[in-house]
Amino acid sequence: MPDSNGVSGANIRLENLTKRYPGSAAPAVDNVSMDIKAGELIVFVGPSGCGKSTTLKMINRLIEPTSGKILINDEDVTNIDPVGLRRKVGYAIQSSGLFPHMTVAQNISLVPKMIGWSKGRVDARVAEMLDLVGLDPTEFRGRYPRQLSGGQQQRVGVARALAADPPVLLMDEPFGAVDPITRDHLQDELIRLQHELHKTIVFVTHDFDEAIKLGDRIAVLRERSHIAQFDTPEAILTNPADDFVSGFVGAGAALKRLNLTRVRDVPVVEVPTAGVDDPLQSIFDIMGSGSVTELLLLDRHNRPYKWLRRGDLMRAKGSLARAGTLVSHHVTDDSTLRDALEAVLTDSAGRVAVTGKKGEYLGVVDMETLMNSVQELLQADRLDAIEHRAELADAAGGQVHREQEGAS
Ligand SMILES: Nc1ncnc2c1ncn2[C@@H]1O[C@H](COP(=O)(O)OP(=O)(O)OP(=O)(O)O)[C@@H](O)[C@H]1O
Repeated sequence: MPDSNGVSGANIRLENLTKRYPGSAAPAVDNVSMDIKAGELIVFVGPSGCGKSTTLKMINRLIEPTSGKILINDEDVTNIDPVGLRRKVGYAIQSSGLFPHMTVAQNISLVPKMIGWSKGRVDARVAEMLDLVGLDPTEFRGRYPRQLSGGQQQRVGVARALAADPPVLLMDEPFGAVDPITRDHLQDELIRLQHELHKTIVFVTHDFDEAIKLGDRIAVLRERSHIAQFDTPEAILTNPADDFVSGFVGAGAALKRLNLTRVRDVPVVEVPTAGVDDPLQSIFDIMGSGSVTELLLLDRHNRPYKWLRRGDLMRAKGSLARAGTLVSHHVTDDSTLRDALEAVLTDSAGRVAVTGKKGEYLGVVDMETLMNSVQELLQADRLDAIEHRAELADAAGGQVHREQEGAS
């Protein structure tokens, strides 16, 4: 359960963690130290073979460290028995890792059973977890993994990892094997889940876009898991520590920045609206008033239905049934600005309707809103980066001062 601050995760501390595989000249992970706060979603991102998975798997001791320590809530994980560790740390991997000869329910109940939950409690938990990841329990609990799509298997993999309510969740490229659209959905789902659950999540990917979308903080790793930069996505995008990180960020930092902001965080534009049942005359009256050349017709549930232009009304001949252009796409207030930009660019009139949770109309985003927002965001990031650098310089100055005092 989340505490009063809404946090249910645990702190994780890696201390001088090293892994040397037998027969390898160089360590795969070399002296890595890192502090992860309870409730944070941390992404390890870096090139193939840099040691991301090895570092991750040492946290739940699937791989034993050669030296160094891992502390979860200040407890050394080497002192926790394997069953206790499964209770504390959930684990989800690429291609879901489900056991093919077990049903969905059996897969999800593995750890709860292992730690001795009663049958009733396990059954209820399976249903709760399936609900949580958006699968209907009656339909899915008896299926075998081969009877599920890739995306559904991944959802069950996440449900299984969360079943015993562990404070820590490790995810090793969990969405690596699904198509880009499903991947996008699963990422959105994970963001939603994390808003609800506040676990401490360590997520491995080699996809930088995935890292910025998901991470509260990102650890950009280079060879042997050396940390090139460990900071917020905003700071990494606007202030990469060195050429290695810049190379990883790649081109288009401003576009990537759009992935970090949601439509609900920017001002939407109001456009004139009318309801489908409004008398035609009142719609004529709105259109007749000065500068209004277009209005948005809403259906009976207040959802965007059609765009109506002045010319459409002229041709309407007493009925709106055939007039106007159906609203073919819209974004929600949860969509990223990048999704909104995509929608605005593909819309012939350069604007898109924004809807809320139930599809209700909230406003419109157009090119001007997007451009203004991006300018403001980048400006704010730059100021943050300058402030951050000043703080670091102050801290370093203080350290030198203390050392000098110590020496004297
Ligand atoms: N069991 C093993 N025995 C020997 N070497 C290994 C073993 N597992 C991994 N390695 C080596 O350790 C290094 C780090 O591997 P690791 O799988 O942690 O990297 P990664 O960053 O997760 O890579 P990827 O993104 O390709 O999955 C690699 O050079 C790899 O070849």
